[in-house]
Amino acid sequence: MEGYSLEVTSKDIPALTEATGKIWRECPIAVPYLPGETYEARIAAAKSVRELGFEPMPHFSARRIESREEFETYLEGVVREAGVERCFVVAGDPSTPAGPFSDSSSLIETGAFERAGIKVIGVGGHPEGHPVMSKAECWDILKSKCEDIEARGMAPLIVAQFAFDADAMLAWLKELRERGLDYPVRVGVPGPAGIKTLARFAAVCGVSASASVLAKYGISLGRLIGTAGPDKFVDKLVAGLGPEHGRIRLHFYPFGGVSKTVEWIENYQQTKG
Ligand SMILES: NC(=O)C1=CN([C@@H]2O[C@H](COP(=O)(O)OP(=O)(O)OC[C@H]3O[C@@H](n4cnc5c(N)ncnc54)[C@H](O)[C@@H]3O)[C@@H](O)[C@H]2O)C=CC1
Ligand SMILES: Nc1nc(=O)c2c([nH]1)NC[C@@H]1CN(c3ccc(C(=O)NC(CCC(=O)O)C(=O)O)cc3)CN21
Repeated sequence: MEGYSLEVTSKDIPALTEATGKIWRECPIAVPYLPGETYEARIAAAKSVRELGFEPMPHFSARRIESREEFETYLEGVVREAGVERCFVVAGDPSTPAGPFSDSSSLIETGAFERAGIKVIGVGGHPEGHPVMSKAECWDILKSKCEDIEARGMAPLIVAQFAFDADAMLAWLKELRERGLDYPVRVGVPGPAGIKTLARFAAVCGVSASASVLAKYGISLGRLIGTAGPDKFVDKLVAGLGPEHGRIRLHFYPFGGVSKTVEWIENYQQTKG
């Protein structure tokens, strides 16, 4: 649990405020780039995260950004208002880009991040592959993004998509290290949530949630009501981690349940260390 990070939407800021005392100071908090939000709301969310004593890490969703001006205005806004030094750059789900940026690299290549004083750039990792990229392309693109970030004088960070299958996550980490990608990695962990909510997010995010994967996670398809936490997933991950997996920390996706996630983390720390 040490050094964990969280993902909190702008709508979850009140819940984050309430849970502040239970979260470690300077915890990196990613703020996803949701459709339909104003830039003012996105900047205000990053600012609140900073004011609460955490490290804001706003998402930049390339395919949702309409123009270079919009991109740079937003970047300058979060730097000025929230002292942002870390950003997460991702393609985003729209099948057609809304503007000139079709992928993460096109944002990185503008040079705007290093000019704005950004120190760390997070990029997405795909432990279960990606709908439009082959496995080989996933690895090549990940490597070239990380190398480009380093060449620009910033530090790359790989933030993995969440998964329900700890074995798949461990296998992906091992392959990542075998391919010489020695960057820090954050493993995506679903927060405790209603089973229907988990299934909905899995579908939207392209994460496998077959009956056999869910069974490993501790969800039986015969009992679709109630909530499920990542206990088995984290137990299995921790038990399976070795030097071949390199340096990793956890990144929690609370899916709207910030207080439940923070309580789960506290409880896990107290009972399992
Ligand atoms: N929000 C999150 O925490 C995470 C989100 N993701 C999702 O993974 C996907 C890929 O992201 P990146 O690794 O940043 O890819 P990327 O920006 O490095 O792009 C890699 C290649 O895939 C193509 N591509 C990416 N998304 C596409 C889409 N929606 N439709 C058609 N072509 C697409 C790009 O044009 C490019 O050729 C995105 O849809 C993203 O939303 C992945 C991990 C974490
Ligand atoms: N492919 C992909 N696309 C994404 O957008 C995405 C990922 N992966 N991986 C995980 C993160 C988590 N994301 C999100 C997106 C929305 C909420 C959220 O709370 N949305 C609501 C509630 C909707 C609901 O419960 O269905 C909202 O009010 O906006 C949380 C996390 C986006 N993320």
